Order: sequence, then C-alpha cells, then structure tokens
Amino acid sequence: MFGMLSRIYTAIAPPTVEKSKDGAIRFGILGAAKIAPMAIVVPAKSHPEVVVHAISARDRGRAEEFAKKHGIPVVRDTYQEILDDPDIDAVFIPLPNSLHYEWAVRSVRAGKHVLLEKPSVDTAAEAEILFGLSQLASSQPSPPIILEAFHNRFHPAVQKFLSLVSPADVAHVHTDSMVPWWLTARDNIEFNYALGGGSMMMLGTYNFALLRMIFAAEPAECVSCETRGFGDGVHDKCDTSFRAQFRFPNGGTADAMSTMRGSVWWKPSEARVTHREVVVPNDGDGKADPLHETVRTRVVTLHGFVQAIAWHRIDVKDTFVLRAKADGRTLRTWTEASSHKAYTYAEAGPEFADAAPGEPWWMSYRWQLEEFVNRVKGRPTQFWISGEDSINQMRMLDMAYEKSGLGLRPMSEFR
Ligand SMILES: NC(=O)C1=CN([C@@H]2O[C@H](COP(=O)(O)OP(=O)(O)OC[C@H]3O[C@@H](n4cnc5c(N)ncnc54)[C@H](OP(=O)(O)O)[C@@H]3O)[C@@H](O)[C@H]2O)C=CC1
Ligand SMILES: O=C1OC[C@@H](O)[C@H](O)[C@H]1O
Repeated sequence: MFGMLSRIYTAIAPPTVEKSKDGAIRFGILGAAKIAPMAIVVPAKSHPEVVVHAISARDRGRAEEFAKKHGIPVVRDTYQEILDDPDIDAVFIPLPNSLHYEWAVRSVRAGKHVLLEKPSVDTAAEAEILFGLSQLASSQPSPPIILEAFHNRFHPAVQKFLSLVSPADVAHVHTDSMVPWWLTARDNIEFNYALGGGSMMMLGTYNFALLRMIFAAEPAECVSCETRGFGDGVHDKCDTSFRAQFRFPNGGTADAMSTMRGSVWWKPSEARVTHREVVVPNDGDGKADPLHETVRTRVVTLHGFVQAIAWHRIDVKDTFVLRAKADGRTLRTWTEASSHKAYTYAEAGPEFADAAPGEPWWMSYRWQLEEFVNRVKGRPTQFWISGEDSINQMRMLDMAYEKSGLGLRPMSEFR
C-alpha cells in the first residue's frame, strides 16, 4: 500500500530535471483542458528535452491562470497564435474530439509536431485525410511527427501483457472499463454529440485499441452494439455506456463494455484473453513421445489496462491436459498460475532490454512522451502508433457507432 501511494505521489509530483540547453522541444498547449496537466505538464517536468513553453485558451484569463499555476512562461490569445509562433516546435491538442481534426490539420500545415489526444478525430474519413496529409510523408525533408496520445499503450504493463498473448490462438477476449458517475457531469464534453462525445469515443476506445493489439488484426465485423444514454431528449446521440461484440479474422470473438456513469467505487479496467487449446511439448524429460500429447489452454488477464500506474496485475493461468493420442483419453490435468507486474521495462523482463529504462513512477503519459521525443529527435522507438493504426482505430469506432444505431460522430466542416 505504501509502495503504491509513494509511486502515485511521485508520478503526480515528479522530480524536475534540468533542461537541455539547445535541444529541448518547446511545446504549446491548445486549450486549458483538464487532461493537460497530467498528459503533458507533469511528464515534461522529468524530461530533460521537453519544455512547456506556451498555452492559449478561448478565454485569456483562463490561460493566464493555467500558466501561472503550472509555470508556463508564455500565454497566447488564440490557438492559431501558438501555431504561428516560430519558438514552438510541438503542440499538445486536448480539445474536444470534434476539434481534433481541424487543429491537427492546422498544426501539421504549420510544420508543428503534434501530440493529439485520443480519439484522434471524429470519424475514419477524417483520420484518412489527417494522417494522409502530404506534409507528413516520409519523402518530405523533415516531416512533422504526429501521434494519437494513446498513453496506456506505452506503459510496460500493457506491453508485458501482450507478450504473454499469442494473437493467432486467441479464441475470446472480454474487456471492461469504467469511470465513476461523480467524475462525469451531464454537461461535460463527454456527452456532447456536436463535440464528438460518447462513451465509446472517450473510454471504449481504450478497450477497442487493446482488442486490436491482442488479435494483432482489425475486426471483421461488429456483431452487436447496445448503448445506454441519459434518455433526456437532449443527449440522445451520446452513449453513457455500451456493450459491443466483435468478430476477428481468426474466428475469435471479443466483447467490450464501458460505462462513464459507473458506480461510486473505481473498478480497474480488465482484459481477459482466452486462448484456444494448443499442443505444447510434453512435460518431463523432453524426449519425443509417440503415444501422448499435452495441450494447453491459456487465460491471460490484465487488470488495469487504462491507468496501470495506479495499480495493475497480470494473471496467467495455464490449464494442461495430457492425453493419449490413440483415443484422446485424458490421462492427467493440471494448472500452472502466475502473476506479474511491470512498472518498468526492466521489471517486464529481459525481452524488453532495448526499451527505455524509465522509473517505476513514470505514468503512461511519461512513457509516451519519451517515445514522442525519440521520434522527433530521429532516434529509434520501441513502441509507436502509426497513422495507419489510428485510421484503423477510427474504423472500429465507426463500425460500432453504426451498429449501435447512434450513427457516426459529426464530420468537421474545416477544409
Ligand atoms: N489521455 C487521457 O487520459 C484523457 C484524454 N482525454 C481526451 O482529452 C480531450 C479533452 O478532454 P478533457 O480534458 O476532459 O476536456 P476539457 O473539457 O477539460 O477540455 C477541453 C478543452 O477544449 C477547449 N474547447 C475549445 N472549444 C470548446 C468547446 N466548443 N467546448 C468545450 N471546450 C472547448 C477548452 O479550452 P479553453 O481552455 O480554450 O476554453 C477546454 O479546455 C478529449 O479529446 C478527451 O478524449 C480526456 C480525459 C483523459
Ligand atoms: O481518456 C480517458 O480516460 C479516463 C476518462 O475519465 C476520460 O473521460 C477519458 O477520456
């Protein structure tokens, strides 16, 4: 318990490091959003190559207040002024989802690197345009870097979990995530259709991304999608919770459920992967055994796939059956169970030796920033989310919204 509290405390109030004199990337933030401190301001404190240089908000007073509280030296009157500022190298975009497209396109056109909040945009059609912008092409002299800020995908716990999964053999996956009701007011951007709201957009997108990584494939079909809303005649196109089922190309199935109006206590998100039976080498002396075979069914569960820093656990349960090849008779069954945690890549295991050393108190946002900076600096990255990945992610969201009957989120009119 003390370890957990100390880790969370240091994550929120990390040691501040000295900044690189000439090599630091100067960030501007578009909007004094609630997520901005956790996603960029705090992680930047412990990164020697990141400086949060400027902020703008629709209301200057709000931006000034934010700047004062977080020690940001420059306040601009508009988002565009941040893009026009030659002192800014990169922008963080924590705007409502419906504004991601416009401001990401404007930022890329202005030559800025972009850390773009999830979901990247409102629809797959927007994602195709954004990530296909000619300015991003690798043939350009120094194309800007753009990353959908799927922070949890950079955390060692998620990567460790994936290393225990065999995508081709996945038979079924269950995922759930929740936010307690007292964290989300009815008039928040989460439930505003015009602003790209909905529980699948805001929270379910984590479940969907994990499913895509677990199967290492795109879903073939959204089989069903049931949603719930306030039912007040105002927020009717926004889901407050959902349950969707998908079918993947290997024949495996998956369900995803989230609620943004959950019970009072936080329940860590959960992903439970059930594999098909696979033949494994026989137990014992390793000699070939013509008469028997051993099969294994593996269930891997990750508790805490959204916010692994707070707490997570990876459970592996292998059920083995030794049977006679001649008639399939079961001769023996046994199980082996283990639990793992990975707050750093060193803890995740030797297969992650090339990943950044990091610190156990690094939040997923800090792991994400590490790789973002590596990309901007032209250094190799261990983990990344390509534009194509973000497009496919939006296709999955579109698929589910269409199946639900709520329809796609609105397209931006910006061109
Ligand atoms: N990575 C994560 O863990 C999380 C990510 N998110 C994502 O971050 C983004 C922002 O979420 P969150 O911080 O919760 O939201 P907020 O409502 O706190 O912030 C949104 C910001 O958008 C600006 N804005 C511009 N136009 C509008 C408008 N028409 N209506 C409302 N706001 C407007 C506001 O900036 P201004 O200051 O200029 O008024 C506001 O600060 C979303 O894309 C969301 O999915 C959200 C929570 C967690
Ligand atoms: O990214 C997110 O994670 C946690 C939720 O509270 C939030 O609304 C969502 O956007």
